[in-house]
Amino acid sequence: MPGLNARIDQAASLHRHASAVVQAAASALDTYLPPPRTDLAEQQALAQRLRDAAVRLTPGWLGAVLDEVPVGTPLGDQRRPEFVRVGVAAPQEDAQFPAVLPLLGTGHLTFSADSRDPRVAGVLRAILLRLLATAPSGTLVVRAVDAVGGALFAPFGALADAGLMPPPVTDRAGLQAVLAEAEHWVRPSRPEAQRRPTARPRRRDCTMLLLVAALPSDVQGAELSRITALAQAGPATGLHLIVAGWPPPPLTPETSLPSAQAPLPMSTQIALRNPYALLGGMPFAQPAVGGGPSPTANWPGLSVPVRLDPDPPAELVARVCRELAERYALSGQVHLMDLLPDPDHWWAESSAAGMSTTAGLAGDTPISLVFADLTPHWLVGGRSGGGKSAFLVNVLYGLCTRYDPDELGLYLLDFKAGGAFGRFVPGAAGGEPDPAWLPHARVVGLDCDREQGLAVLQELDEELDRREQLWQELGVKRFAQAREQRPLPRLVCAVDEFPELLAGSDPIAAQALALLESIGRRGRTYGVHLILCSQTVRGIEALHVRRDSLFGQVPVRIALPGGGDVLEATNDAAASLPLGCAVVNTAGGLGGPRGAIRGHEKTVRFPDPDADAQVLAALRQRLWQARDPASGPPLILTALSQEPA
Ligand SMILES: Nc1ncnc2c1ncn2[C@@H]1O[C@H](COP(=O)(O)OP(=O)(O)OP(=O)(O)O)[C@@H](O)[C@H]1O
Repeated sequence: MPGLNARIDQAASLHRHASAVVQAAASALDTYLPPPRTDLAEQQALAQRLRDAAVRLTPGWLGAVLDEVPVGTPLGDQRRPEFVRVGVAAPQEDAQFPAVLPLLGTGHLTFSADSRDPRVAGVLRAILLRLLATAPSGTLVVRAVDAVGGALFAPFGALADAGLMPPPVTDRAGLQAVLAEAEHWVRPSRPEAQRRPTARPRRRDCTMLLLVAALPSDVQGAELSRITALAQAGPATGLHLIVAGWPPPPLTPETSLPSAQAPLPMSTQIALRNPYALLGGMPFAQPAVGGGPSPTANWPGLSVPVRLDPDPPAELVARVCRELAERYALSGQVHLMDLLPDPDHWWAESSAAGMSTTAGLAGDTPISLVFADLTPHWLVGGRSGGGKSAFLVNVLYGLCTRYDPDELGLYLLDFKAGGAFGRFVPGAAGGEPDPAWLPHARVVGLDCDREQGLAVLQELDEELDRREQLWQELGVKRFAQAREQRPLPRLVCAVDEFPELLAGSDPIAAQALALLESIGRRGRTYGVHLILCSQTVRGIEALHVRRDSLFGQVPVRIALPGGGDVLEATNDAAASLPLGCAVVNTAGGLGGPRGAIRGHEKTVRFPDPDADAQVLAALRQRLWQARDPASGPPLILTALSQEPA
């Protein structure tokens, strides 16, 4: 077989030769610099013009040399950052100019290496710092992916603590969750074909920045396609991407496909060479003027070596993040009095057509929630410590200051000790015995047991029977019509930890569910309303097959931190809510595109009512003093009160 051996040797030698050529070409490319131009004066004049343009395009933090930023430089420019500096372009040592790229409002940015290259890590932190320090407070929503451990974003930790930017996701599942959130963001509120042709695009106040410092090593073709689709749809809907390590290494047949290896649509591409970087790509295409070729159609990139900006000083990042967090906390501060009517107008409203109260503020706008025919009942979800009691107390004081006890009666049930309702019954305040109670309260269950809870629901159901009878006698169909002939209060029954009533498969659970369903179904007609609160609404045994029969009657959903399961499964609006915020949704938890203006859903800030003890004490006293002197305190139920004497 001498002929075959010779051919194998020849093939091996050819292979060695080819791989040597590839290596030589790669190192030649790395060290390749565009040849210096000879027209020096022209180059320097051009560099000066580019420096002037950079000053205009990237004022303040966007273009500053970060390790020279003076202490005390204020944050926030009250406008969206559109261009950002990424480094210094140096065609010659004496003709340098800032490398400035369009990003927000235009397109995306990719780096050929991921954040394991320290130059990429440094410039990513610099870009993020510039954008955060410039964007008006709360208008830049950042989601980060860092599959090499998340350390890159550690200096921005104060933002996570403040609820401004969640910690980065670090694996494939996290990447998928972040992509799903971004897909929500770009999804149109209704299909293009159904939109009125004249409807103008909706104004968006917020921009989402998806910053991928490093993709997970097990990333699949499906995720890469989703990133590409997001890049295509993003700029028109306020989503922008920075992806380091794009295209990813072609490790699998899927990730080797030409589509996965193509540049990201609408992106500027930064190719890492040694020691410089080169800028290419075309984030925006300018249309051709007068039939000629488009000025950007054949742009090959900037043939100038660029030195990427270094890591910003750690203390600068820490200061900016601390100030942003403080500013956010301050701008977010709401007081109980912001939710209440002017004291001259207490007890001034009629509940005949419905009852409304301010649930919180969205920006500076008070957001009202209503008990009425279309929104008869509310469901509130939130983890333990998520602020359910605080939200509930605000709502109850909001209602009780607007409507007098002839307009509104309250049944309050809590199945755990130390709940929110103790403040509504006579007791001790500040060490002194305090005889005051909330005059609207008829029954207050504190740490009550299930039998007591059931008895209260039975009483309400009987009240519904009585009202049903009355409606027949009066010949009316709705609460507002009955009110024209009879004085009658609306009744609100708030049940904290209501799954307690439905736990297990005993007769109490079955009866409680039947009663809640009955009140849920009939309450809208007869002015009896439920506020059901719980840490979770999943896994309630009694509801396994009858979930819709109860929750279908509850169009108002309020999700506090950790309470997203009161919303539709696909609605992730409550993901990463900070304490003091709630998503209020009046369409049974139905979602819609994130960031778009949704009529049926708002994120509100609400106060901790206990933050100002003096205000609270005065409020309680004033309501009590205003009661009808003939009225008595509420019936108080505790587990003890049922024990035999
Ligand atoms: N809007 C707010 N701003 C700041 N802190 C708040 C706010 N609301 C509640 N808190 C604080 O959060 C803590 C938990 O609040 P709250 O008791 O209302 O939660 P919860 O959901 O009722 O908890 P649990 O289910 O365990 O009773 C309290 O210390 C409260 O002071």
